[in-house]
Amino acid sequence: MIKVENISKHYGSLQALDNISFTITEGTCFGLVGPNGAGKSTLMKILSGILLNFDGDIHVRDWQVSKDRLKIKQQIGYIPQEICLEDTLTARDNLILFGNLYGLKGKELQRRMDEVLDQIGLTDRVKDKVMTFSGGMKRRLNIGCALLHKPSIVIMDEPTVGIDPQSRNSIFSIIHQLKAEGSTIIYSSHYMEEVELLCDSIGLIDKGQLMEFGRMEELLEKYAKPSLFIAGEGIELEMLKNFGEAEAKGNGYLLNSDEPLLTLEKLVAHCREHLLEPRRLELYQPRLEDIFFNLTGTQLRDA
Ligand SMILES: Nc1ncnc2c1ncn2[C@@H]1O[C@H](COP(=O)(O)OP(=O)(O)OP(=O)(O)O)[C@@H](O)[C@H]1O
Repeated sequence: MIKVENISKHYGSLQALDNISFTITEGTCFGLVGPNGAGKSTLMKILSGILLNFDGDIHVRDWQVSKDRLKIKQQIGYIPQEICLEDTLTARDNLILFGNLYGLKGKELQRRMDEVLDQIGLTDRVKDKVMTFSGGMKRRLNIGCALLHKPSIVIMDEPTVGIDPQSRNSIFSIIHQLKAEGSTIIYSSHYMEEVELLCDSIGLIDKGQLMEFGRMEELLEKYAKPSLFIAGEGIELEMLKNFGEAEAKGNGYLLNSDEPLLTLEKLVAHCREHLLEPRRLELYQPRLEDIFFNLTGTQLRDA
């Protein structure tokens, strides 16, 4: 278990984190989701043992970060949001540099370098200088550097920002592989789709506060009931309000109802009777984005 207990963090007068608590089961992938400036990186740095000055405590298994920081750090591979590599060195030399920092040497280091290079798909570029790499390749190498000491907890802070789709998919494969090997992944992002795809449980964070925490299905069940989406000529908000709670969404309307299928039938009958031909009429399965909107009143993308 990784137990985060009452974490608060101030930068001067700014409260970046406000009394955050949650628990992560080991061997699962936890997603920390929130808009820019929500406090994700601050929490990731605290979890990684990089940021030391904070209130609260973190427990990893039987250790406490306030007492056993070094033991916990040995279990952690931290991939920061900013790429942290030496551009003028080759991929190999960067890996050696990081491996040495983790206390790896000789044959053991070589073996782990070979494994990691295979994992991040950069074996054929090992002798090239990092300055010749694309953003996605640098990101993958950065991940590789953090995996050399085989950490059981991998913390990734927005690893897919600004990279090409191929590298993005490659990072997803790395995460799936790490999960299959039993690692715990802590993954922050403001891309809801990624978190939905990868994570078993999530924490929604906004303005330094944990708005919600739980398993994905639990949160969807709790906040985002299926509804209907309808769009087309002659389809108007006032008319839809006769069938349930209606609101504008995109180029159409969402109609919330406790019995969406029954409402669908009634709507179809209404449209037939009034010769309306909706361009789209479908069941809308809510997403994480909708949960965030329900909780904060803001769209994550615009927040
Ligand atoms: N070293 C610092 N000194 C002062 N303020 C900081 C510092 N680091 C972060 N902040 C502030 O703390 C708040 C939370 O920042 P943080 O980087 O943790 O958010 P975030 O959710 O990771 O955002 P992003 O997605 O943009 O990286 C922001 O208001 C930010 O400006």
